[in-house]
Amino acid sequence: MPGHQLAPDIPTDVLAAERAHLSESRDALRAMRKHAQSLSSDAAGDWVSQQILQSLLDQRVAALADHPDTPLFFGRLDRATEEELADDLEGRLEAGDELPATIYVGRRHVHDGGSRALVIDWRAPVSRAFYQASPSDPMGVVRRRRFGYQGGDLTAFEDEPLAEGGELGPSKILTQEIERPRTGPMRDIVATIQPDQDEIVRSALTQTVCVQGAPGTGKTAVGLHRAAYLLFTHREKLARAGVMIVGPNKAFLSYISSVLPALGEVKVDQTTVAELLGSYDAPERPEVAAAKGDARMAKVLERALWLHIVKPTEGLVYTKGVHRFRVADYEVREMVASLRGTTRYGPGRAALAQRLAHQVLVRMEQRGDSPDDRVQDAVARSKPVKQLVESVWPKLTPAQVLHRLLSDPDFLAAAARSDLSQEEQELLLWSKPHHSWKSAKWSVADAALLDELADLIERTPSLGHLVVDEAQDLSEMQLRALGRRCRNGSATVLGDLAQGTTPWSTRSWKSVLRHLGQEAGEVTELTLGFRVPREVLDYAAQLLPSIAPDLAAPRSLRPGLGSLSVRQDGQVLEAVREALTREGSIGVIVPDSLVETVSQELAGLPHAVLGPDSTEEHRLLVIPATLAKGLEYDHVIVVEPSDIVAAEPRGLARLYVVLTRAVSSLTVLHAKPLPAQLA
Ligand SMILES: Nc1ncnc2c1ncn2[C@@H]1O[C@H](COP(=O)(O)OP(=O)(O)OP(=O)(O)O)[C@@H](O)[C@H]1O
Repeated sequence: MPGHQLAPDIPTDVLAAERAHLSESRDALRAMRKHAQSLSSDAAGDWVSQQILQSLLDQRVAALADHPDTPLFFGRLDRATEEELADDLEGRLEAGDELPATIYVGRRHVHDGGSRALVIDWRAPVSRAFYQASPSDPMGVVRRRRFGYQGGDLTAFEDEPLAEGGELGPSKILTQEIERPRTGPMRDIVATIQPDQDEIVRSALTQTVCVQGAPGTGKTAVGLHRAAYLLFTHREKLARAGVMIVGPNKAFLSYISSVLPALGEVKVDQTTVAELLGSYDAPERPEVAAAKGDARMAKVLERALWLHIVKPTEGLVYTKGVHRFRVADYEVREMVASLRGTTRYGPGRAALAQRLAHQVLVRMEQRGDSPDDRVQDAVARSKPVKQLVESVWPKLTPAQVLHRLLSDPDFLAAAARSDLSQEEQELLLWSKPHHSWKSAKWSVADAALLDELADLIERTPSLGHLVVDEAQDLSEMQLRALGRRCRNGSATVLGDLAQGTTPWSTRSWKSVLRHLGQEAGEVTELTLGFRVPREVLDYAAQLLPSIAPDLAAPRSLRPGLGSLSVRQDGQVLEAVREALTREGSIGVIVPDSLVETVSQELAGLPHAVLGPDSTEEHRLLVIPATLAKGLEYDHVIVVEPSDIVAAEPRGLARLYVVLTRAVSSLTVLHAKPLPAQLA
């Protein structure tokens, strides 16, 4: 079996040659940057074009920066020569392209003055073999070389012969990368993307992909790399249409915020559902939130909006000078009827004004006048037309409609028809209605309803691609809201059914895709965990039969023997002091109600408390259990699991999330009995 060869078993002259290539590539990148800096925006015709061109040039210069600590290339492919192709009787090697036989794969393209490619972007089609080639399908590659770095220095490499059949052993460089202690924000994984992850990253722009994966299988990493891949492959289209990453909260966004810039992509919006739909936080009972999150609300809202249209009983009288022009009531009724249901509410209103004005113009022409189009606009804006439109098709805001719906039982009943039961309607109505829509306090669930109404009034613009993380936590109505934002594009949907902690957490990805409006989306699974040691993952997986019985137990790449410690009556301070003697970040995850207490217990040690909007970095953090989702720490100390479970209806799922944040060690401290599943 051909194994890996890792320097220093390899002759040092080979290492020296690779270092020489690195240094040549760095020089070439410097020259490219110098050239970009020398370009002037003066050529642009006017001031505005000049500013646009200058900003593009600035971006190009920034993208060509050489970060000394970041490897410029991390892989090399030696591709089959003409003779090797001819000798390959089994037809496993593919004929090549115009590129050199040896290519280096890195974060960006680098070429010398003569346009010789020194480094090829990892997203280019030819780089695919770096991630996908195997002895059974070498994809034209004879040998794959992976490079190891310390800081920016190339210190090691590892060869994988691909043209000799057999199997490859585990990659030491991959293992080292995964074991590297975590400090600060999330890193890119561009050097070690695995074949199944690469399939997702490189799926077509038109394809919506939905990834189910156990904790730490790289879903977030894959979503971010897919965004970078799509931006590279469809630069122009997506620069226009836009790409957006939607995550659960700001602390999570801050954690992932450096990945795309490190990959050279700075123009991607990273946001939360709350930021997108409105940061409302009025408290609400879970069952009310769940009722409001149900997709049946879409029909109710649609009816509620259109119920505001009043059957016209009067016609229009428009006076010009001594003349009066009339549009009869039945004509107005016909106009309203023909517009209703064929346009959105807002444009329908504008169209009604125009149709009324048009009819007035017809009357004027019948009288012998010859008014032009400007007269039609003036009539449409005139007082009598405005008054009639307002009385028949009133101007509305989403808040007005929702306020009425949640405070007026008869109106709710009329809008709900048989779509909501009596009990559901009672659940929805405010127990103490707010005086006016202006003073109403909206909840998280209301935000999605307001957004639905806003779209029924005016169309929401669509982006080119949306990456939605922790999607299992979104309600059907929130999914509809996100679906509107990728209506003309596609999405990458990431999540884990076992980590659903909201009152409306989904149990099926097919249903998520349906509510997102991306039914043709493909559901796929990542099964190998890169974060959590096996011992810890097996411990946490005892909760799975209770929270997601249909999911298979997660697998971990890393055995992590001795990584788990469960201590009855153990002290936080002592556990933290122990962790501080080791390398890497420390997360003390506690029931939300104990944040203050635990922070005081640690008063003697420099630490920070993670809040929903936190962006600060600290080696030692106290984290409320409800904010731990998506994050990871080298050493995790979980305090009082049974309180975490008791704090919310889906507390066991919350505990599963909390127990799966550890990269190196997990210490569980409890004074109360552990939940039965863990006991
Ligand atoms: N191919 C890879 N090479 C190296 N590291 C990887 C790879 N894939 C994932 N990782 C690392 O594993 C860790 C977990 O990845 P990530 O946060 O993307 O997982 P996740 O599936 O989103 O987890 P969760 O469900 O808990 O949010 C991260 O540190 C990530 O960098």
